[in-house]
Amino acid sequence: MAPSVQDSCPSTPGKGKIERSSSHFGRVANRWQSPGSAHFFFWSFVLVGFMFYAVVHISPSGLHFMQHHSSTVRDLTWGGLLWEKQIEHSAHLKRETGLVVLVTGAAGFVGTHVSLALKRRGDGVVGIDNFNNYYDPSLKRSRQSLLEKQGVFVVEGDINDAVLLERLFSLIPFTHVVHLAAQAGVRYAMENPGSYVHSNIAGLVTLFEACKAANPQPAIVWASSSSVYGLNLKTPFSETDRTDQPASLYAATKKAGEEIAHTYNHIYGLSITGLRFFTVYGPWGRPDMAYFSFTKDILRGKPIDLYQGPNGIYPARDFTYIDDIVKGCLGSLDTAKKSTGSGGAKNGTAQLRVFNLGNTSPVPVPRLVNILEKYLRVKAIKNIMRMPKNGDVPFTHANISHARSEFGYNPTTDLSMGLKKFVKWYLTYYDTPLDRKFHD
Ligand SMILES: O=C(O)[C@H]1O[C@H](OP(=O)(O)OP(=O)(O)OC[C@H]2O[C@@H](n3ccc(=O)[nH]c3=O)[C@H](O)[C@@H]2O)[C@H](O)[C@@H](O)[C@@H]1O
Repeated sequence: MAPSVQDSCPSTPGKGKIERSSSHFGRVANRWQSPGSAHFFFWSFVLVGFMFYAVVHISPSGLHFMQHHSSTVRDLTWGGLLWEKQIEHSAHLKRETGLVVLVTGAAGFVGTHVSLALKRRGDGVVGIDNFNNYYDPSLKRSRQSLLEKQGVFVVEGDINDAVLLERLFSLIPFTHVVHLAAQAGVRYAMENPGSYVHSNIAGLVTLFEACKAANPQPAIVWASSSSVYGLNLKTPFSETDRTDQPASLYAATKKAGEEIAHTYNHIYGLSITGLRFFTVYGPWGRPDMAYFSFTKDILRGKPIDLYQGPNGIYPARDFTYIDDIVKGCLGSLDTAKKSTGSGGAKNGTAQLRVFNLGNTSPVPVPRLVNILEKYLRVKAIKNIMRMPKNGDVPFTHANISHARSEFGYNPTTDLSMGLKKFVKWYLTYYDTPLDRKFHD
């Protein structure tokens, strides 16, 4: 009878492992003695070697693997020729006075739209995105395909990867960075607080460090949030209003980002513009946001939660259509002054700005639902409930006069028009036929 595993194992586990593994190697060595096996092993090694070479030199994901597994190999092969060529091609300018822009979070909602708009007008654009699974990554991959069709290459990587950022800045002299990579969402901060610190604080600092060290230093435009106004009751919200009462960790990390921006501007001369976005919506949007998840649930006949604040008052948001936000981003980029630092020190005062980018007309959430019902031709099943204490604020309302006077920001899409475009996109993207043909 064959000895049981128990029987054959010595009492010292470690020793047993060594013995077992050495007898395994003994068996392998014996096989080498047969000429047929020798051939097999030789060609296996050749094949594996070739595959290894191909992964490192051709595939960006292979490069990413290498980047995290061997700094020596990375120095020699990181990026490979094809990777670099794709980045250089993507950064290529099609107009004389164009910008060369690194867009972080390029496969995100706002990142995709901004990247496309820049590319369309002839700027050089390189994206970076970590394609995390906060929401359906296949939507991010679809956005990536859209970008690639328009000549925008998206580097797969994280803004916390200082070595990758340094490599990108040494490869391309970016004139501007649009920093949109972030952990978004107000309520998710209670579920996964660490992800907000990782992306919105640590990631921001890593990016600023890379920008500070870059030569030339780029000017930075980045996404702050209307949520920094927190419990502020003064309306409409102006950039000069207090922002020291964040209602969520998300808001607190965005507010911290604004303070960190001040520091990097002050010490290193980075030109930095923070944009306080007000509940951005539209085609290719974020599935975690209410207008998007409501659409999905209404179409499936599932109930939607409608939050109600004290005294039965529904929350209201200054919903802002994506095209208006893109115009605000481009306006900020075009009016951004150069950073003044070099070699880790500033040479003169640099620009530091904050702008509200809103729509200036808050809409109560039930009204948003009515508009969706009209376009979807389905009645929502509403589950009206007390607003959970998870970071929501009762209303937002932007005063946009600062952005208007600085770069002519002028939102033109109202919620009804914007949702119409969103629904049209949604039905096409998810291939959802409506009973009746889609029209107003
Ligand atoms: O502009 C901003 O600062 C923020 O806008 C949105 O945050 P939020 O306004 O909370 O957007 P949604 O999550 O889409 O919620 C919109 C409204 O619907 C309400 N809501 C949400 C979810 C739900 O199930 N029911 C419901 O009534 C919320 O209370 C809120 O008033 C984004 O998710 C944030 O990333 C962004 O920074």
